[in-house]
Amino acid sequence: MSDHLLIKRMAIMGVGLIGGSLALALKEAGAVGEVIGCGRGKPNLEKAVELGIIDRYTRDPREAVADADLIFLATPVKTLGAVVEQCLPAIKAGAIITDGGSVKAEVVRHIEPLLPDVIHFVPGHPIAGTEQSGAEAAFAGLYRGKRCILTPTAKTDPQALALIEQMWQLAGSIVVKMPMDKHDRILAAISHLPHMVAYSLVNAVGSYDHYEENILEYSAGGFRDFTRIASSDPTMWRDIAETNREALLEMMEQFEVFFAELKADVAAGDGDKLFEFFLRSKQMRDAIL
Ligand SMILES: NC(=O)C1=CN([C@@H]2O[C@H](COP(=O)(O)OP(=O)(O)OC[C@H]3O[C@@H](n4cnc5c(N)ncnc54)[C@H](O)[C@@H]3O)[C@@H](O)[C@H]2O)C=CC1
Ligand SMILES: O=C(O)C(=O)Cc1ccc(O)cc1
Repeated sequence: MSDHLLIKRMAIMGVGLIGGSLALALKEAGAVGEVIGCGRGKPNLEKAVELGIIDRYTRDPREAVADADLIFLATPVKTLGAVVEQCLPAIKAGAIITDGGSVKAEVVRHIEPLLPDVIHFVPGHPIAGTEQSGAEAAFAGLYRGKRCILTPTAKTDPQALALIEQMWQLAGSIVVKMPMDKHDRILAAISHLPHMVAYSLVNAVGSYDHYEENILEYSAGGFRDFTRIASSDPTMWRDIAETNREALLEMMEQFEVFFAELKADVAAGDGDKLFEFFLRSKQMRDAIL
């Protein structure tokens, strides 16, 4: 195997959209030697081999990490710590563990204390994804041009951090570093709240039973665009809502304030206020495009 590879042997724990896409991107960049996949479902792992995402697989976490230089954790947030606990005895000294979990503080608090000084952990989160899951949803270009947030702590090894930064850059990402609490609040606002709103909207409209038919069948562009993310994996989102509880509640309350204001303006038939509300929102949204 070449000495020029950034990562000689990599273990992907959870070969779905996020883990699979990283493996494909690093393979495409010629940055990784062997990729070993680890998961629970045999059909998904076999599909991942067939699609060239991983070179081989095992369902034994210890076998997966044995002799791995880099371990990428890509299972639902609440399982990340348990996965490390399972494979820890087989991780070699000098190995780097990193993750792609959507919530950082709780994950870091679970994993960091488990590790001896010779095993490094770099917490991370690619801000890229879709509503699809599983190995079949993975694609090499997922991270291209997208931000990836790393949340190093006082314990993070600078060399390990530099390697993970380079890894994400080779996958096409723009790497940003910030404290984990800031990450969790920003993500609660720009990702977790929108998913909660989309899930609520589909429930609200889908449960409307005034007519004896499913009115969702009538939905067109706006409803479908807005609610695409409500097709996301329920296990993944349950874990996010549970582990980023405080920041998410703060944003849900913020949302309720604005929704209540809008409701009051609709109730009052106050056209000027409604116009102001929509205009302010349009200007803010247009500015991010
Ligand atoms: N889907 C998205 O758009 C994004 C997801 N993330 C985060 O990335 C992580 C992975 O998400 P996806 O790839 O979308 O999920 P996914 O469902 O596509 O893949 C996760 C894989 O992990 C496996 N798995 C679950 N529990 C396991 C366990 N205990 N041991 C071993 N394997 C296990 C599942 O069988 C599945 O194959 C999550 O932590 C999620 O919060 C981060 C950014 C975007
Ligand atoms: O599908 C979409 O548009 C997403 O919002 C994907 C996504 C989901 C979870 C994350 O932590 C980051 C990105």
